[in-house]
Amino acid sequence: MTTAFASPSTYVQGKDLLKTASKYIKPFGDHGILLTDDIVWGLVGEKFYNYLTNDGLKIEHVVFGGESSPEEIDRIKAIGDSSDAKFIISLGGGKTNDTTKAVGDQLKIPIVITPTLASNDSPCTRLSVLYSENGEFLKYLFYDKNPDLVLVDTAVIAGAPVKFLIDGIADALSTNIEAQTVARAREITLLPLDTQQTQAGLALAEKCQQLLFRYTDQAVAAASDHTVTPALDHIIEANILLSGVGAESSGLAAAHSFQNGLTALTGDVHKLSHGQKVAFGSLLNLVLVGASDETLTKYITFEHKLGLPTTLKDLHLENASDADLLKVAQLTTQEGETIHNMGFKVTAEDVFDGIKTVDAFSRNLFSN
Ligand SMILES: NC(=O)c1ccc[n+]([C@@H]2O[C@H](COP(=O)([O-])OP(=O)(O)OC[C@H]3O[C@@H](n4cnc5c(N)ncnc54)[C@H](O)[C@@H]3O)[C@@H](O)[C@H]2O)c1
Ligand SMILES: [Zn+2]
Repeated sequence: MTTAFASPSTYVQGKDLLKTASKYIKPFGDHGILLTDDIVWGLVGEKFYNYLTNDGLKIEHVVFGGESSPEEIDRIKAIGDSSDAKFIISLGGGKTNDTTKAVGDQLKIPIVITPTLASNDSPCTRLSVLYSENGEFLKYLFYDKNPDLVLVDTAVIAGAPVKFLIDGIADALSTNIEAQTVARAREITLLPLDTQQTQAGLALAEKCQQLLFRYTDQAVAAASDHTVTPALDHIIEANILLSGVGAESSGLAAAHSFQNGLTALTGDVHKLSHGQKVAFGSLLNLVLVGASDETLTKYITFEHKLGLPTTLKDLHLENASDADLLKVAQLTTQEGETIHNMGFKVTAEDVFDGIKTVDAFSRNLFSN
């Protein structure tokens, strides 16, 4: 058995961290790119740019176009090439992070991720999700290392609408469910190394879940009020560090395959975030591994309280036909999907039955 663990080289988290961030960046060189979209520029980007340049760094601000597409990556790479950038900083959400990782990988320069949302686990992983310029999923790009530096300013994250934090909690909740599934199956992880879990990777997934069950209510209260508390610190760490490194080094299973399977359908389901779709996928994963009523109730109750989807109606699929749900199940189980990491054969019919069961169980739970 060969096992592997990977993580960003350095992870720093703190309130108002962006006001003291230059000491972490300066070892990479004296000039680089800052990638932000216009919204983030208005919120914190311009202030961050002014701080860095006043502190002696030469920063080129590049406006992110909004999609992590091959064209956008090529455009920004050309800018980095012509200015001989020594590092690239992402300031924004998952799409800005993913684009920055791709550009940094191609230019072979250090990558600094400063997430402004805790909406998913993109900051710490060594992969990007690529889309066409029109937003259709294209592929995953895997790299040979994780970002060099991740700087998380908790005050900035607390300033964002709370729905983004809840998306990240849903994504983080899937981490341990899938990690335990992969552990039982002794299957490979998400690292592009064809390796199995270390105990370290699994421990981070378990810690991630422990923090979510202990501190989510307080953290959501703090983020709703745009304040920073120790509970919010813990949940931000769970969403960004523990979920990212935990998922990557412990592997994925049915929850994330289900979110990919939903692309078989058109309609309002696509208005839902990654975390919202994964939330239902986590419940499906639990049903497929034969979780007890008590366990399923615990997760459904947790998600329901946060307003996350636990029924087909919540996924805007109350009118989906059985044929449509079977299409989702077929795509969920297509070759190459992580649902085949479960240690037993999972067919489209199994997934179809599992989806129906989650829906009925959840409806029964809340009709009582
Ligand atoms: N690489 C990975 O490991 C990985 C993991 C999970 C998801 N993803 C990818 O992440 C992307 C989704 O990321 P996302 O949910 O962060 O969305 P996003 O990057 O599209 O950002 C959402 C919006 O929020 C705005 N925004 C950013 N910070 C803000 C703030 N502080 N306050 C208010 N608004 C703010 C942005 O301007 C943007 O308009 C998807 O493309 C998904 O595939 C990647
Ligand atoms: Zn995810």
